[in-house]
Parts: sequence; C-alpha cells; structure tokens
Amino acid sequence: MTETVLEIKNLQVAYHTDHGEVQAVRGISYQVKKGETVALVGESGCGKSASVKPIMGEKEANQIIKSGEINFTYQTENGPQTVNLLKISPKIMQNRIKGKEIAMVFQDPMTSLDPTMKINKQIAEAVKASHPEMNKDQINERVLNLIETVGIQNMKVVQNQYPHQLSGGMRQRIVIAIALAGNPSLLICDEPTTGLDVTIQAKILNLIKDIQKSRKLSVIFITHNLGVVANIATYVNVMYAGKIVETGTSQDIFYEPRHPYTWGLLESVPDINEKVDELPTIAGTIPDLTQPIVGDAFAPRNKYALNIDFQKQPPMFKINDHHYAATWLLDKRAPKVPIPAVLQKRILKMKGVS
Ligand SMILES: Nc1ncnc2c1ncn2[C@@H]1O[C@H](COP(=O)(O)OP(=O)(O)OP(=O)(O)O)[C@@H](O)[C@H]1O
Repeated sequence: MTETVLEIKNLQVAYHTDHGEVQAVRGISYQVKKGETVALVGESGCGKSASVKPIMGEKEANQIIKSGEINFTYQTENGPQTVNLLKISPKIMQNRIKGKEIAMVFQDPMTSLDPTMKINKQIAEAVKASHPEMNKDQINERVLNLIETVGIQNMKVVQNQYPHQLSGGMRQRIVIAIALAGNPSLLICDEPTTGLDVTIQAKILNLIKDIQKSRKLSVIFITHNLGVVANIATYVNVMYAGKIVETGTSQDIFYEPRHPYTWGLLESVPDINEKVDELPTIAGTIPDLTQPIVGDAFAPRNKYALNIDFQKQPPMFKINDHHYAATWLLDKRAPKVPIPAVLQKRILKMKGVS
C-alpha cells in the first residue's frame, strides 16, 4: 500500500476582519500519498492558499484555525513519524519541517529570491540551512547539482548572476532548486506557472513532473486553471467558497466531470484546437464569505440549480471509489442534466471518438 504523506481532516480556517469573520476554508479533507500530485483548483478567493498556509506553519495575525488536523508523516532515524502540523511547536516547524520536509514554490519567483544576492549564494544558503554538517566543497557541489537538476545548462554563468539578470522561467527554476535544497518529501506549488508565457509554462510543468517522478515527491499543486494540471495531477480537488465540491482522479475530472462548477472551470480552459475570441467565464462572483452560506454556495451562479440547492448543503455523492461531487444533481430524485454540449464534444475528441 502506498504510504500517506499528508492527511488533512476537516480543516476550517477563518480570518478576522473589520467586516466580520471570513470563512476562507469551510471544512476540507483530503490525502496526499507518496509520489502523488494532488491539485487544488478553483477561482481566486476560493480558499486554496488559505488551506495550504497552515501546512507550512504560516500564521497571519488574523488567521483562526477553527478545527481540523493536518497529519504529516516523515522519516526519522527511528522510522516514520506522524505529527499534527497544527499542534507542533513553531521551533520544530522551523527546524525540522519547513524547507526541509515540506517546501513551497510561489507564483512570483521575485518574492522568494533576494535581489541583492547572487544565485549560487542563495542556493548555498538554502543548502546550509538544511545540511549544517556540510563543508564548503560539499555545499558547492550540491549547489551545482541542484542547478543541474532544474535543467539549467549554462550553470557556471547563471550561478554568478543576480535574479534580475534572469528570465522569469529561469528564476522559477532557481526557486525550485532552492525548494529542493533540503530534499523535501512534500512540495507545495502555488500557481508556479501563472504569469509565464505558454511555452515556458509547459517547460516548468514538465520540470516539476520530472522531479516529482524521479524523487517520488508528493506535490500539492494550486492553480485557478484546470488545463494546467491535466497532465500532472494524480487527483484533482475542485474548490469553491472554501469547500471541495468535486474530487477525483484526473481521468474522473477531465472525462466525467459532474459538478456544474467543474463544468464551468473546464469550459474556461482554452481548447488549443479551436480558435475562439473570448473564453467563457463563469457568470457572477464568489459569495461574501463573511456571511452565512445557506445551501450550495454555488447555487446563485449555477444555471442548473434546483430549489434544494438554495436550502440545503449537498452531501458528497459517491460516483465511484475515488470520484465524489457535492451537487444535488446527483441525487436520485434530481432531473437528468447532461454535461454541457461543448464539453461533451471536447471529451469525445480527447477520447478520439470524433
Ligand atoms: N489575511 C487575510 N485576511 C483576511 N481575509 C483573507 C486573508 N487571506 C485570505 N483571505 C480571504 O480568504 C478567502 C480565501 O482566500 P485565498 O487566498 O485562500 O484564496 P485563493 O483561492 O488562494 O485565491 P488566489 O488564487 O487569489 O490566491 C478570500 O475571501 C480572501 O479574501
């Protein structure tokens, strides 16, 4: 059986604000096993980042963890150990977990890099922090090895440059090298390719996929664009208004999507075979998370909403052992609503049927 690296149980995160408490994450549960990539996908503001910050022990002054567990399993000299990351001391988080067992890659590489420090020094600092026992030569060797791992050819030149002398894609490679310095078992990627042009984006995605495979890394990949994770995610968790509304394998989500919100996200992914002037977006906006939500949070934007959607939160209906969706359309009394025609057409094309 593949070992579970991370298990999130009923995590609820809120923020104090002058306008009330924002219920950013309203009870989510999922697991990440060794060597798997789990994608968290949803529009801006649906709670993706708020749900992963506690994994890294990041605590804004106004953050409130309302409930939940984040159980993380890692290897120690005495064998595997499981800790609840919400309960460990900041010291253990800093000295043992953050940057060592769990590392993060953010959207904007410039926020993670020091503009005043040469690349080799920045990577060396990260190596030193996680391997204090290494001497200078060992550190230098490891730095070169990391630069090579992230696919940089002219490493002798790059290591003596400053971040501003590199392209966006190169900078993101360096950030990935720094993230790998501690040899983590879990890598969290928060929109790592947003802002890069399409060809560079594809290269960075391939790099993450290669590293993930060769190191048997577990990855949590956050994105607002479902298209980005089609080829890299083992499982996809679609999030809306702080909840997971559909979860399944990539196959389930891309070939058999069942939640109207997932349909909307898929419709807004560009189809490279079709030329369209404007991509459809999902009409409306996400709800005000300071106000109580009655029923399905997506109902006001859902053209397939039933009366019950405005009254009662749908449970997670089981479609198969790994595919679940929270929509009343899956209740046996609901009218049969087919997948929108445009998606149906795309799916048939992907399956090679038309
Ligand atoms: N520090 C904070 N204080 C108050 N509200 C916050 C804070 N951080 C996030 N929020 C709110 O929590 C909700 C979830 O935000 P979060 O950043 O997790 O969304 P997201 O899905 O990651 O979006 P994005 O893709 O834009 O990062 C939003 O309503 C956001 O405004």
